[in-house]
Amino acid sequence: MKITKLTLYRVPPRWMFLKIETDEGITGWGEPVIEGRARTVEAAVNELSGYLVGQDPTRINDLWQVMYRGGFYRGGAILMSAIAGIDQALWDIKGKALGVPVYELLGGRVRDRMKMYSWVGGDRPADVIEGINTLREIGIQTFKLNGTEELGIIDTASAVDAAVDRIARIREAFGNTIEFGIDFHGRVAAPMAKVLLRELEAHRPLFVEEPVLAEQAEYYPRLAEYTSIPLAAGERMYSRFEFKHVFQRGGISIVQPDLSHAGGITECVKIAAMAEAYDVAFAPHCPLGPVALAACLQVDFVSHNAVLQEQSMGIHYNKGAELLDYVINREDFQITDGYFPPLPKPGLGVIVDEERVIAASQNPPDWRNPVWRHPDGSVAEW
Ligand SMILES: O=C(O)[C@H](O)[C@@H](O)[C@@H](O)[C@H](O)CO
Ligand SMILES: [Mg+2]
Repeated sequence: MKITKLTLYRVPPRWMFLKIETDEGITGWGEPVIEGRARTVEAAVNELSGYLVGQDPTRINDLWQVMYRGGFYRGGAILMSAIAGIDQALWDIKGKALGVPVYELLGGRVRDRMKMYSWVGGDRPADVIEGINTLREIGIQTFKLNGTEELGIIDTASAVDAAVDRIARIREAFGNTIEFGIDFHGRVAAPMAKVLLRELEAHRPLFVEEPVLAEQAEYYPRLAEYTSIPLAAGERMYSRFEFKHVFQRGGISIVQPDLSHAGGITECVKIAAMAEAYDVAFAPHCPLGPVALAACLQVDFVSHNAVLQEQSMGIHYNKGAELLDYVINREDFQITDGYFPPLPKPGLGVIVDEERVIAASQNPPDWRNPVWRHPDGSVAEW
């Protein structure tokens, strides 16, 4: 079998799908994208296609090494997202060619269902109580919300109180009948992370995510000494070569690589295995579309330390399209009591509605995250 063509589709809300065609009529789908830099990843995929057309798509490991090591400069958000989406599509092709889901190619399932969680509260986390109540009605019991709005490197007691009161209200309303992670989203600098973690301790969140920016990863072990709250990170780390420092230094209890940013299935299966050796949980980041989610689930079902799967249903970014709008086999993604079933179909297990993708790609948005500013006019982390 030979790869014949790569086609990219940027679509609402902020996703990009890649279709890889072969000379035997089998096609694979991937989701290479960096939210807010889709066009840059598009260019990177097009640059990498020169290594792929004419090649055997089933030699996934060799193609991955060529895409990664074939360039003198490597790694980072853009290149690893381009490789990720291509890698997903290659696994999709291989599974379809052999008639099995990718998790079968990876040694078979270690679990019967995969726990998921939903976002509540949006960018400026308001009405979280209402959001939780709505989602509990469909059996979801685990949630995530942003911990703060803009926060200064040193901020006020009232800003801290606003963040903590919101969490206190959740515990007041639901006790321990639900669980929730708090995403600091990189908005919190090291000095304030200590303050917030101390104040949040009593409310026992399931985890605090990105307690500081990934570029401040040396703080993870120091913050972990300071709190019993499990710390999570990984959406802005892009390969084993970044995660290895996190494992060696310690401090992170849950790693959250993104299957569309960290080199795809081939790389994230290895990151999950590294994490297991350090007794670190695996919870793939996935605020994206259905192909990215399907790739996550393929890795979740073969990873002993997979604990939670993020998905974008109802997320505050999904304006113009929802998680399953471009999917034909929506029934396979049915959530029951807060769990996903294993995807039964060959390959990634998602049947893409190509017509709808092509139509939606005619006038795609150029999504950008907002640029926030502090009261003094300086740029604030979003
Ligand atoms: O945990 C999450 O989902 C992420 O922090 C998410 O909010 C961001 O990755 C966002 O997609 C960036 O545009
Ligand atoms: Mg996050």
